[in-house]
This record gives sequence, structure tokens and C-alpha cells, in this order.
Amino acid sequence: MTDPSPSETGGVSEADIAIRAEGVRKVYRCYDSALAPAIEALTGRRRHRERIVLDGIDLTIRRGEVVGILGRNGAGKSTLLKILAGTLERSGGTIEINGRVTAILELGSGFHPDYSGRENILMGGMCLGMSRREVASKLDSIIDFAELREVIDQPFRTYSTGMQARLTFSTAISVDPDILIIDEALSVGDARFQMKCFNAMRRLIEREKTILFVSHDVNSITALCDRAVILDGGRIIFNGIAEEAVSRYHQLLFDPHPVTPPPISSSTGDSLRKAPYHTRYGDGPLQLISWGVQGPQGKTTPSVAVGSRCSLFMTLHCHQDIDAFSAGFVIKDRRGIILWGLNNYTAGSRLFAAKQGELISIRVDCTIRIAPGEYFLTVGTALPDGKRIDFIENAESIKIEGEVSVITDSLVCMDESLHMKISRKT
Ligand SMILES: Nc1ncnc2c1ncn2[C@@H]1O[C@H](COP(=O)(O)OP(=O)(O)OP(=O)(O)O)[C@@H](O)[C@H]1O
Repeated sequence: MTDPSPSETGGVSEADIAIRAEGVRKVYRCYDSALAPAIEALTGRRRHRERIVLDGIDLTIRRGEVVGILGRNGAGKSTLLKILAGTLERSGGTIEINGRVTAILELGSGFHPDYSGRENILMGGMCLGMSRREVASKLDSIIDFAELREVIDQPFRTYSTGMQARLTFSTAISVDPDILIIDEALSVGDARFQMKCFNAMRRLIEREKTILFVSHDVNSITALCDRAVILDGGRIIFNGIAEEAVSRYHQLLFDPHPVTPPPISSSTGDSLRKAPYHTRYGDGPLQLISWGVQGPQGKTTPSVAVGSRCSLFMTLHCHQDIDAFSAGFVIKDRRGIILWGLNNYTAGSRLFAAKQGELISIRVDCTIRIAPGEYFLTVGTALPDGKRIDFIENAESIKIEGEVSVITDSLVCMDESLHMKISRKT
């Protein structure tokens, strides 16, 4: 499952490299008791087990690249970021970092709980490499960005988790780093602050800064990253286009041992060839045999007009009795952002059941109100515990045709109308 990144195959010049890790390893010594290290030191007899947390990480990141890191809990993501940020020693391998690095690793790390927010900005900023004068000159803008002026002289320990995240992010981003390393820090703040952080990150991206960030939120990965790597068991098991990484990460989460795909007979013919980054997983007692979009006349079509009625459908072949399952459809854009989705739970409908040998058709009738462009349909079925039965991510490409007349950037077309009302002041 390891794919070379475009940059690693494309012969990156030395001047273009922001981060280069080669053969990076992290091994922890695990002892069974608190006394064991002392006994080991005194007797010279080994009393520890080795735990390999990172096992030969090779990763090259070019200047201006935005790279996401995905992986299950315990995969080694935070360990890798800490090593790259220089806050944790590696056990082996080499690292080259070119540029000023700012890392947001653990919430409030480097911040003293008893010091006020203001004192922590000064201390934290200096820890991040700014001079006292530099931090002092940025103090107001940091406080304003964090929106914490009213409590800035209160002790840091009295801040809520979200407030701590705001102060941490605001201080870190003020450094104007060449390389920003972020570990899940954005997930803590409220939605409005998250949006502010994303905008700040976008501004860094526009200025071609390098960003490396860990998130379990796949939408942020596809929205911001050019490339993503998947870490598993301390190794990189995928390194490539962000959308494909997300697809493979879902497969890893929901079905690490994919079935051999059954023969495909999508009604639109070669749909899996048309839709890039498709992945199929599940252990298949219920097998998807066709799926797609039907136009107003009930004919399968690869394209529909904005605002027209259509149906999304899937046909399943049942190989054994299933008491309860859900079926779902998702539409994503080219960056992998989920625009719409529906399943039994979100539709508020009862779970389905099926008997061996049955052919089952499931359909969603809808009016397409998404801006013209190319989108991807994901179809799948799952058991009540969430285990995937047969799931195909990006199974079909759907072309939505029409004209976007007013706001050309908008993705969603609402059933809108514009009104004006004038009333006279008496
Ligand atoms: N000091 C330590 N001693 C021994 N093992 C450790 C130590 N610190 C971390 N580990 C182990 O290293 C592994 C990787 O941890 P890490 O925090 O990097 O994972 P992660 O991918 O960031 O996970 P999560 O998504 O849960 O944050 C875990 O199995 C963890 O238990």
C-alpha cells in the first residue's frame, strides 16, 4: 500500500526541501516496575522491553506543500510531529528542517497554568523563537485574534479548553513561521474559531508556507492538503494525493482486510474507471451490483441538470439473511468534501432487512441543487454496529450541468429568491 509521493519521485531540488526525514525511528523502553530502571543500571541486566513506535519513517516535504497525516489512535502521528518539531528525541534516522518552525502540539504545552494569559503569550512567544520585543509588539494582535482581552490577565488554568486552544493557536501563528506543524489543535475551539484558524492557515498557504498537520477530520485534510500520508503501526503505509489517502484511511478504519471485489456491473458501465480514488471494502454478504444516478425518465445517466429531479440508486444481491442493515449515499466534491449524505438514520427511516437470494433496489429521489461541476457518489451498506457490508467510496462520477449565474464559487444552489422591502420612517 506504500506509494511514493510525487515529490519523492519527481527529483526535488535541495533548495525546495522544507522537511526531510530519513529512516526516523522512535523506540521506547518499557519497564514493568518503577524500580526496574535502577536495577537495570546497577546490575547491567536488561529489565526492559522495547516498544517501536516509529519504524523507519522516510518523508520529504517541499516548501509550500500542505501535508496531512492520518492514522488510527496510537499509530505514531504525534510522536512523529514532536520529533520533527524538535521537542522529542528520536532513536535513529536523520532529520533536516529548513526554515522557522512553529508547532502546536499539545494544548497549552509550554504555557504555565498559574501565569496569566498575557504572561504566557510573552513566555510562549519567546519559547517559539521570538524576541521579547517582537512578542511585545504583537501582543495586542495576539490577544485580539484569541478574543480573550477580557480575561487576558487571569491565570491560564482558569481558561476553558477552547480558550486555551485559542491562546495557543494565536501565539503560535503570530510567529509567522516558514513551517507550521499542528497536531489536532484545531478540533478543540468552537466552530467560529476553527474557521478563523482555517483562514489563518489559508493565508499561510497563499504565502507558500509549509504546513504539516495531523487531524482525524478528513474534511480538513482534503480541504487544505495537497498530499497526505497514512501512518500505521509506526510506518508510512500510504503517501499520495489527499483524496486517495482519505479513501484508504476509511478502508483502514472500517475494513483493514478488504474483500476481493466482486465483478462489477454498474448500470453506467465503467463507472469505477471514471471515478478516481475509488476504494471498496466490507465483507460482503450483501453485494452491491449496480449503482448510479437516474434522470427524470428513470434512465441511468452520468449527468444531470442543476435543479432537475433525479434518483440515486443502488442494487444489492443478498447472499445470506440479514436482519437489519442501513444503506447510504454520499456526494463529495473533487476535494473530497462531503456535500450531502443520506442513510436510514439521517432519513429517520427503519433499518432494512434482506433474505438470501433477494435482489434489493434502494433509491433516493431528490432534486439536485449543487453547482455545476464534477462530483462523486459513494454508496454503501452497513450493519447496525457500523461495520461496513459493502462500501464503495467514490463509486461513480456525476456531472452536474447548468450555469451558475451569480455567485460562481458557490457549491450549493438553494431554492432561493431575492426580496426587498422599503418602509418609510414616520
Ligand atoms: N513515553 C512512552 N512510552 C511508551 N510508549 C509510548 C510513550 N509515548 C507514546 N507511546 C506509545 O507510542 C504510540 C504512538 O503514540 P502517538 O501519541 O504518537 O500516537 P497517535 O498516532 O498520535 O495517536 P492518537 O491518534 O491517539 O493521538 C502509542 O502506542 C503510545 O502508547
